[in-house]
Amino acid sequence: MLQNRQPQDPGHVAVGDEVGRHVFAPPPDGNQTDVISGSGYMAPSAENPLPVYEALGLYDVASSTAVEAFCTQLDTSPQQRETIKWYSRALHEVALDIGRKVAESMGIVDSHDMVNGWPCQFRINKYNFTPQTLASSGLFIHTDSGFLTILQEDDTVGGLQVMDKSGAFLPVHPFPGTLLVNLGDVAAAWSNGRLRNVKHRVQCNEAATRVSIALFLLGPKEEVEAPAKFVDLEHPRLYTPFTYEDYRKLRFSTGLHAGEALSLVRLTPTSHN
Ligand SMILES: O=C(O)CCC(=O)C(=O)O
Ligand SMILES: [Fe+2]
Repeated sequence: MLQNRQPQDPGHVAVGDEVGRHVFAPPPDGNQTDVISGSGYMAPSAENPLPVYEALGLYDVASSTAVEAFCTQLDTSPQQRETIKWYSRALHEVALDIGRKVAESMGIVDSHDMVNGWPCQFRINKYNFTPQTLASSGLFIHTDSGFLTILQEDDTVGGLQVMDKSGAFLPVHPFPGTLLVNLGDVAAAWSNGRLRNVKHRVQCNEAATRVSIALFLLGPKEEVEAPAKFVDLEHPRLYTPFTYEDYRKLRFSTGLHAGEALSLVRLTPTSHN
């Protein structure tokens, strides 16, 4: 699902929220607030697979304390702080709105209530690409673990690639003034396999610093379970109900970051993930 995109661009893309080893840098006052694994500062690490990627994230964007702590970690000016607060609030609303519209489009009548209170993670990604990293992968292949992601790509430095049905990678070229919306593993499970979690990665195309901003609408605080509407004789329930937190831990503990962990919560033996 794409907003204001060129028609030849790929359909929907998933953006992950746990892309390596996270190192938590407490804010200068020593208070570590609202941090779950997958947020905080993530230092460059050989796991990614080049040590060029670093990120700063926060959980949950609805918490003003967490947003303030995030700005403090970035050492922002008062004006930058206001911009980040405004941007994260606005993007949060857009994410909830798109989540509702996805549910509505699939015939869910109480879509308004459905996404209320779903936690959102916010993250700034930075890729320190150099001439030596050209043609290598800056961020390994993964899916998002959550329901949907809104991604603001770098306006000039490309590199995002999504995998199509045949397993080929397609570039997603920068398109200033647009946001990219992707679906993750929770969307695939919640929809009983109707929505797809798309694999993607970031390649180094040029020796330049690349920045992207992601907002992840993670999923319900209670269990992720396909509504009865999506289950019938022809479409038996595919996944056992699970909490997002448990699923996230499963991805971390198994190292399965490209949607394969869904097969571990699958009820039926065959898997397309
Ligand atoms: O930087 C990008 O374009 C993609 C980032 C991404 O996939 C992520 O944050 O999970
Ligand atoms: Fe991603």
